[in-house]
Amino acid sequence: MDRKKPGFSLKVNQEITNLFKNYGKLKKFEKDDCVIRQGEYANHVYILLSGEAEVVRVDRFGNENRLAVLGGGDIVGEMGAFLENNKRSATVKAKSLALLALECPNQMFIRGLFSTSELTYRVLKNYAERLNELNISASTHYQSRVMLVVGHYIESRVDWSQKVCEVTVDIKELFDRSSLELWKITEAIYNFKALRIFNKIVFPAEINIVEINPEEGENLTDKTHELKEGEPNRIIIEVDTERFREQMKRLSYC
Ligand SMILES: Nc1ncnc2c1ncn2[C@@H]1O[C@@H]2COP(=O)(O)O[C@H]2[C@H]1O
Repeated sequence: MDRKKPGFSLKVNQEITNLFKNYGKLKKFEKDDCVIRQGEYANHVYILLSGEAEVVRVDRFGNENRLAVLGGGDIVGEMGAFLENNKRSATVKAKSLALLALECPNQMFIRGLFSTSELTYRVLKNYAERLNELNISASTHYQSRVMLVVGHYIESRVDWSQKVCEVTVDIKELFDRSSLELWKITEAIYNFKALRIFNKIVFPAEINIVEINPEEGENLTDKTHELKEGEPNRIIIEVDTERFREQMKRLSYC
C-alpha cells in the first residue's frame, strides 16, 4: 500500500515548516535508521524535508507489514501525540541514503493545531484518506476470505479436464463445513459471477432467485450448455475452469 500519490499525502506549506523550525531541531538519518520505533513512547512529531521513509507495522506474529512510503513534506509521528497511551503505532525507517527531518515536541505540535488552521486541515485530511483506504482494504479482504472458502468447496468438485463444467453446491454441506450463512454463500457466488468466472447460476426455488443471463455483449454461446433445473438445497453453477483456477490463486495471495 503505497501512500505516495500526488495530492494525497499531508504535504506541509511554509507556515507549517516555520512552526516546526521555531520549536524543533533538524535531524539527519541514514538508510535503515529508525526515526520512530513501534511501541515506544511518543515525544516528537516530524516533518520530512527530503529523502524517503518507510512506515512498517510488526504484527503479532512478528511479520513486518509495509503501510506506506513517505517523503519530503509529509508529517509523521503525529498519531503518538493523540493516542491515549502515547505509544508509537508503527516503525518509521529511513529508506533513502539520507533522510532529513524537523523534529518538533508533541506539545508544540498540539499548540500548532490550535493556532494554525492549515496544519489542522492537513492532519484531518490525511486521517480521512488513511481511513478510507483502510475501509476499502478491510472490505475487499473480507469478501476475498469468504470467496476463498466457497471457492475451495467448489474447487474439489471441478472437472479440470473441461473448459467449462457444471458444479453442484450442496448448501447444507457447505454450511456445515464453513458455518457461512446462506446469504454469504450467495454473495460469494455472485462475486465469482461478476468476475465472469461462473457463467450461469441456478438457485433452488426456495432461495427465490431465478437464473442469471450472461452479461450483455458477452458471447458465451461456445462455452455454455444447458444447465439442469434447480433442485432443493442445491445451487448449480457453470464454471469457467481456467479463469476459476487463476482467481483462486489470486485470492490465496490476498
Ligand atoms: N497507515 C499509515 N499510513 C501512513 N502513515 C502511517 C500509517 N500508520 C501509521 N503511520 C505513521 O507512522 C507513525 C508511527 O508513529 P506514530 O504512531 O506516532 O504516528 C504514526 C503515523 O505518523
